[in-house]
Amino acid sequence: MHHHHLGRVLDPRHPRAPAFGDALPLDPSPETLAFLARRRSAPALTLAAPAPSPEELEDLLTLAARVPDHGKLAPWRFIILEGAGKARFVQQLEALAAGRADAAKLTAKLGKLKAPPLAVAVVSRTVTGEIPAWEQLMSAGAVCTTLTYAALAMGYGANWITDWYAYDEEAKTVLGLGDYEQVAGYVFLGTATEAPQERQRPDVKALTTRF
Ligand SMILES: Cc1cc2nc3c(=O)[nH]c(=O)nc-3n(C[C@H](O)[C@H](O)[C@H](O)COP(=O)(O)O)c2cc1C
Repeated sequence: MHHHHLGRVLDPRHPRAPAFGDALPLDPSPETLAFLARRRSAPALTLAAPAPSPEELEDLLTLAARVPDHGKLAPWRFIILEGAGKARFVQQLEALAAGRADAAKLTAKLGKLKAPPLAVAVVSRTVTGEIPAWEQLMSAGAVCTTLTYAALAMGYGANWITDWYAYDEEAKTVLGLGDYEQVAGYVFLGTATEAPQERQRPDVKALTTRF
């Protein structure tokens, strides 16, 4: 494990990865609140090299895996798409798209996948049992959010995308998904070549009632 990247930005009083059973006192984190108040995803087409390094990516996935997870099932996994592997994935999707009636539209959509130097497919893998599938899916969504936010907090641009190749059965086979597996999201990562602009945000008061 490489700890130096994150170690530099974390409070040195606290080790980066707690050991099982460690007491974890809650310290207020005003910096985290300020980050959450202003963070914004970067459009996929603005993501360029450099991507997070392999060590940073390892840190990002470790942080992303620290999500609430009913039953501790870890009902998700990661597929890293980078370099030659990502190019091969794109080629196979282009071949798939070429055989479809709406080939031009599907091919155009691949632009967002091609631009960023790194993509992480967050794969939901639900198991049948006590924990409802709904909760396992939400945990996979939390992984996508946490991965996105952690990358942004590292100073990278990130964007959570699903596109046709997240849902298409043949595309899922190309990615190597099994039965009961679904793409929760492709998290595109890189360096934003332009600052994203604030988008419209919901009226939280209008969405909130008191019981
Ligand atoms: C599950 C999910 C799938 C998404 N898929 C797409 C997509 O296919 N194309 C797209 O342009 N945006 C998609 N988005 C939205 C992007 O994440 C978008 O950039 C988002 O609004 C950024 O919000 P933020 O700036 O608050 O992080 C998706 C969002 C979610 C949660």
